[in-house]
Amino acid sequence: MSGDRTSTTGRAGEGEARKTAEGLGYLSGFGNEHSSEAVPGALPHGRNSPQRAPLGLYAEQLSGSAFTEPRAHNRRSWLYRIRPSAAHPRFTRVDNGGVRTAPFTESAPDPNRLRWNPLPEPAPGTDFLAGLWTLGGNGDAAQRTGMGIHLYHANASMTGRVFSDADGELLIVPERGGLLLRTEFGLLHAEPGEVALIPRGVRFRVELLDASARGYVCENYGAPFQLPDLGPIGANGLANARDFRAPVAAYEDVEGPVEVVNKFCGNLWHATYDHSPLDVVAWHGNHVPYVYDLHRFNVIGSISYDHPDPSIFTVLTSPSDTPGLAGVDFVVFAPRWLVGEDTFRPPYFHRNVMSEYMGLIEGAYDAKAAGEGGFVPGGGSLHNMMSAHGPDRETFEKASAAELRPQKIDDGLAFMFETRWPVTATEQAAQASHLQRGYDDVWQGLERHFRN
Ligand SMILES: O=C(O)Cc1cc(O)ccc1O
Ligand SMILES: [Fe+2]
Repeated sequence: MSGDRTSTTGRAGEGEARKTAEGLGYLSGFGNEHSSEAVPGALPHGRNSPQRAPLGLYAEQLSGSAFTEPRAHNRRSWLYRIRPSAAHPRFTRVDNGGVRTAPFTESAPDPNRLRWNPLPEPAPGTDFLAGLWTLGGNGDAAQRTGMGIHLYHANASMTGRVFSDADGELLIVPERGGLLLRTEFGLLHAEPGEVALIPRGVRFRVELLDASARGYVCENYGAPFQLPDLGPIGANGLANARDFRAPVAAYEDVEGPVEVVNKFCGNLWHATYDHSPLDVVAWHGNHVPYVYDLHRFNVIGSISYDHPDPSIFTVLTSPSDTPGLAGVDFVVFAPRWLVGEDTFRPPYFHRNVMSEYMGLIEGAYDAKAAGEGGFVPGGGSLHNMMSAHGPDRETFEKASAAELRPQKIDDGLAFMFETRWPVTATEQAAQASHLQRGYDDVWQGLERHFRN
C-alpha cells in the first residue's frame, strides 16, 4: 500500500474514512516479526540502524518490553520516520476529562454486584479521547500491574490530534460504529465484533466510520496480551494466530500544528507538534497494533456433560508473576452449540476469586434476560471477587425445565475482562445515573425446591 500522504480526518458520518477503511492490506499472524514499507527502499536491510537510514529517514526503536526479557516475551519495533519522535516541544498537563487511572482510591471496593446501562449520549463534537470514561480497574499503572476499564461514546472523529498511552496497551472493543485507527504503523479498521489493540506508547488517531461510536476499552497496565497456552487442546484452536492482522506501513507527511496527547501515570499531557507524528514510512518488529475478528474464534466446549469454566473462551491473556493467574484475561462468549446431556447449560451459580467485568457487543447473553433494564449491548456488569452470581431467576427456571436438544447459541456476542485483583469502581461509575440500582432483584424470587 502506498503512503497516505495527507491527513483525511473527515467528519463523523462522512464516506471518506469508510472508503479508506475498505480494502486495507494487512500482515497476518500474532507476535510475528513483521516488516512493511510504504515507499520501496525505505526499510534498511541487514541492520537496524545504518549510518544513514534510507531515503533520509530517521531510525528509531520502540521497546514494549525490557531489552533483557526472554526472547519469547521480547517486544520491540524499529520505525523509519520523517522526524524522530524526540523532536517535540515540552508537554504540559491538560484536563483528564472522564479518564481515571489506577490506583483507584476514589471509592471503597464494593462487594455488591453492579450493572450499568450504556453511556449516555455525548455532547456534539465528542471524539474518542473526549468520550473516554473510566468505570474502574485495579493494580497500579506506575507499577505496571492491573488494568483500567473504560467505555467510550463518541460522535466525531479526532481531528488535528493524536493520542498515545504510556500507561498500558489499549484493547478496544467496538460495540457500535466502525472505527478507522490511523496509527504510526498504518491503518486498522475495526467494526463491532472485532477488537483492535494499540500497544503501549503507539500514537494513533480514531476516525469514526459512522455517525457515532460506542464501545469498551481494556487498558492493560501489565504484561502485553499474549495468546493463551492450549495444553491438551492441542496445536490449534481458540484464537488462531494467523487471524490477527497488523497494518501495513502508511504515513502522513503533514507539516503544521498537531496536538499530541500523552497519557502518563494517570494524567493527560499535551504538546503541539509542528508535524504529524504518524510519519513512519517503514517499520519492522513485533511490537505492533493489530485487529482480530471475534467471529473467527474457534469455540471449544463440552460434548458430553457439564458446563465448562469460561477459561476455554480466552482470546488473549496478560500473565502476572504467578503462572496461571492472569492480570487480565480477555474472554469471548461467541456463537456455539450446547449439547450437554443432563446438564444445566447456562453459566452456573458461582463465587469466583477472580473478578469479572462483562460487556455485551450484540444480542443477548445466555445467563441474563435480555431487554431494557437488563444486560444490554453497551452496558456492563461487575461481579467482584467472591460475589455470588450466575443465572438470573428467569434463566434458571427456563434452563432447569428445558428439553435438552442440541441448541445453537447464536443470538449474541458477550465478553469478559477477568482479573486476579478486585476491581474498584471510579466515583463517576459508582454515582452514575446509568447504574442499575435494582440489579440485585434479578436473583430475588429464586424459590426453595428442597425436599427431604
Ligand atoms: O458470570 C458470568 O456470566 C461469566 C461466566 C460464564 C460461565 O460460562 C461460567 C462462569 C462465569 O463466571
Ligand atoms: Fe461469573
